[in-house]
Amino acid sequence: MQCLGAAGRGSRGALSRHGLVERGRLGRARRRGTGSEVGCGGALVARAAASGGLVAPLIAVASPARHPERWVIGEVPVEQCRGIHVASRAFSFLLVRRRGPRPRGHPRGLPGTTTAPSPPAFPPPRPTLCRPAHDRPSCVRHNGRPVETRAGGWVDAAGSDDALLAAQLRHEQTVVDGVYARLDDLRENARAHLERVRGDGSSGTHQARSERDSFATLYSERLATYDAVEQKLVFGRIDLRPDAEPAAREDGTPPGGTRYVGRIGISDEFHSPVLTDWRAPAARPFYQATAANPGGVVRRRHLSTRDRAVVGIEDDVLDADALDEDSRATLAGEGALLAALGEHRTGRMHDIVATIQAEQDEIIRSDVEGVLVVQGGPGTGKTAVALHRAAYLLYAHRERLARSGVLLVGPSDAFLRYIERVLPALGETGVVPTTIATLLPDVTATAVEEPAVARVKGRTAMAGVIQRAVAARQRVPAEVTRFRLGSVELEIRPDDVAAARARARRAHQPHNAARVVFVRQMLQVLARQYAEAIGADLGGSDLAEVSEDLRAHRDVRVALNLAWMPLSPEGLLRDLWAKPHRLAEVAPGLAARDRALLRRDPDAPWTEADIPLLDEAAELIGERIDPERQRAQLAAAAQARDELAYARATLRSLGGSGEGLPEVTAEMLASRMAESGPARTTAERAAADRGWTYGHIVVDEAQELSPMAWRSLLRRCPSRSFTVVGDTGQTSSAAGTTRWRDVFDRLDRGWRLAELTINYRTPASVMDAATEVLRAAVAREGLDVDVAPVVSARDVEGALQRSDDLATAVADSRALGGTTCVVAPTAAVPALRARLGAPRIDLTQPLVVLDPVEVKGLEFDTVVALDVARMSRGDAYVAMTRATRRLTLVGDLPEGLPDGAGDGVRDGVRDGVRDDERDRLPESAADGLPESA
Ligand SMILES: Nc1ncnc2c1ncn2[C@@H]1O[C@H](COP(=O)(O)OP(=O)(O)OP(=O)(O)O)[C@@H](O)[C@H]1O
Repeated sequence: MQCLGAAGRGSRGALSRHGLVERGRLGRARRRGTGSEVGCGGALVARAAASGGLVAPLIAVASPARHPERWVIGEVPVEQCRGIHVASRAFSFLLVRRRGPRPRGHPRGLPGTTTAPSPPAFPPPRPTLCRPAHDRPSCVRHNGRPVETRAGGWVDAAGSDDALLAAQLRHEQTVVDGVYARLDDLRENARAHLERVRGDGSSGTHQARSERDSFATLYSERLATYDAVEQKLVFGRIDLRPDAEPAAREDGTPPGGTRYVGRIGISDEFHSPVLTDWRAPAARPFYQATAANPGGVVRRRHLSTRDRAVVGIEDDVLDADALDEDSRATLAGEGALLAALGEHRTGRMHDIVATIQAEQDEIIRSDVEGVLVVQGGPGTGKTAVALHRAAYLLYAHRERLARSGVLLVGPSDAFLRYIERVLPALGETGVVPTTIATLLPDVTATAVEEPAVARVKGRTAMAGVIQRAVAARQRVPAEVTRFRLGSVELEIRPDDVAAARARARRAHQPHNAARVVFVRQMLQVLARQYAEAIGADLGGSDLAEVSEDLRAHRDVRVALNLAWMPLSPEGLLRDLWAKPHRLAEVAPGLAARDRALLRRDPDAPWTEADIPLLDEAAELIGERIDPERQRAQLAAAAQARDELAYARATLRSLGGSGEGLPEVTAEMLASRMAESGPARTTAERAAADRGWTYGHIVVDEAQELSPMAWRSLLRRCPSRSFTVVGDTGQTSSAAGTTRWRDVFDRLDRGWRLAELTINYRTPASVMDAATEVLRAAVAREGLDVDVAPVVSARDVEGALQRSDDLATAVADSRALGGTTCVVAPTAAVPALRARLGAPRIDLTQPLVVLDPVEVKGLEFDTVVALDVARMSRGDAYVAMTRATRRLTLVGDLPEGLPDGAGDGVRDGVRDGVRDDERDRLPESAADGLPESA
């Protein structure tokens, strides 16, 4: 038997003649030609598989007495290299290639000293591999190698290799069972609290009822979180070296211990951590450790679970010292990643918490301050990273963000539905999702804007237009208005109006609030005029009485309203769009052609492009002032102060908050108590409040936002804490951007750029073709856009197809199972929906028909793209990069498509499904084929 490679702690050592392995001696062993070769994780597995080798576990145990500082592999001769113990509290994997007959028996080994139960001894390897996992529902994977199981137990069919694996899995199952048991306890606890709070009834003082409501909400949220993390609660494990850096031991795990990583942090009843939250600093090595920089991690283990059962494990063994550069580059737990990428899509995005890659993790944990722009090609995980970053920031900056909230801006409602389960599954419900179209609580944008109009409405210059439009409603009359108060004739003089207007403007308040100042000033002027007219020196209450009489006078009301009319954003904008002379007055810089584009009937529905303009107007106009409401607001502020003091006292008397969940602060509790009616969460309150300012804003598909939309978002986050993800290659909105610097260079506090480079969605052959099509379009349009190549993580045979017949292409795509999307130019979509029997945008259905705007940010197993040549540059690129398995181009092909792309991969899609594919057709392949097929 020849050693192909030892990894993990053991790989720091080398096999000696007696199988003794010591740290730092592997190089010598290699030079001596023992045949040792180092690799690790999936890379080793792949190499071993290629060379007919086997993966065999290497038991790692401590040798505290004799060699505290050295790693020792047991006393088994190299020729019988099968059971080796290493001075580590972890165990690892060794790749072996058999030369002679396999020795029998088990090695000797010292007992493990991990806090978890000891791993089992090393059995002889079994060469038989079972069929691919996807063919067998009960098949599980171990180090990328599928292993047979049957429901409820492990099959130890042909050799004890599986027995060892089964024992490993049982060991992990024990740990996972323990974590779930603790979760059940916590859930029960929260439920009991909730029942008790609810059982207290609705009697008592207002404060007592508020308090009960607040705690009921808190416990309900807690229960919701426990339920949301039920699936894949535990997904990782890291084994640390005894001399691991302090950073790797922040949770109090003893040096060299084993740490399990999962969706939330959970401690046992003695407050010892049993599960580390993936966002905690202590979990960082799970994502960041590489062969080049293991950060104290001996081994990273990915646990696959189905419901509460552990169904697979996969290890990356990290030992930088013993690896050459090539081996380092291939480390990443690719087995778990590739398994995740190969799964059928369901129409709902899943979290990637178990397989976050190092470059993604860097971004997720990047500093909360400032504007972080993440540029990445299609499928590079921008959405996934943005969502995980939101969850991370809510965890790491709980106190600040739980109060102020996080806003998540996506491109469409369909997209928001697609991602809606990701954050709850990460234990976070405090994010407010929105599109630009739904940004304002009281306005709904239902119409679609023409690109040319959207471009005009999106320009920053429109801010000036709105500003002038508001200012134009603060008018000085050309002539004096005369009226009588009783027997006294009074005058509303232009000079007085101008002075009052100047004074009101100096107050720097929104139009409606400043109107209060204007009116008060004018009433004072008129009351003094009256006093002078009657020759009396009116003081205090007399003056107030005259003011009230003036306020009620019809002529005064008309004149002052004409001078300073109360406004609404909708009224202002409708007026502007419907009355060309008004627009011309306030938009002298706009070309007549552009002004003509803006013309609308007063009752025309709002479009997405109107929303930032309405928001801009709302900012300048402010709320309508209602004196009753003003009084109520002052009273509410006083009550809030009382409630904060009471909440502090309540929390002190209750002690700490729940397990694995964020601390509840007095401010959070008080803000809930302050609400009348059912207690609302921060997210609910923020969503209902146009003027809410958020602690952080995440923007996805950010390249589509117009400058005016950016102004709306920047206003909502004065602290300028943004995560902006997008791809300037995918820009399809006429008002969007193709260069981030055009958007962000004008920010006074600057911005920083991060890039994602690996496409985890699109097969390489499809991605390459899409890149060529984009390049051709960029060249054709003479754009200053650098189209960087996007590297796909994988390829799928036959991924790019062409067809002359839509119905056949759809049928063949559906036959591959999973989800299929037909993407077509917008005008063709309604007819196609009817023809293909897919009337609704329901992403969980096996077939949907979408236009390029609707498909933005989404992905499907198979995509049929119709008439890509008729789509815009960005639309074509988006449409071509949505499929995880197959893209079929039908109709007019785009310029730049490489010669032969989609040709000859198989005998032509027109002929139907390949025979070997036919064998694997899912039952759903027989469902509702298009009528025309
Ligand atoms: N580390 C990862 N582990 C597993 N899956 C991943 C990982 N990173 C990304 N993915 C998967 O890759 C796919 C593409 O990710 P995502 O939608 O976030 O990309 P994107 O950059 O936003 O794409 P686009 O800009 O084209 O909309 C998703 O299915 C996502 O779950």
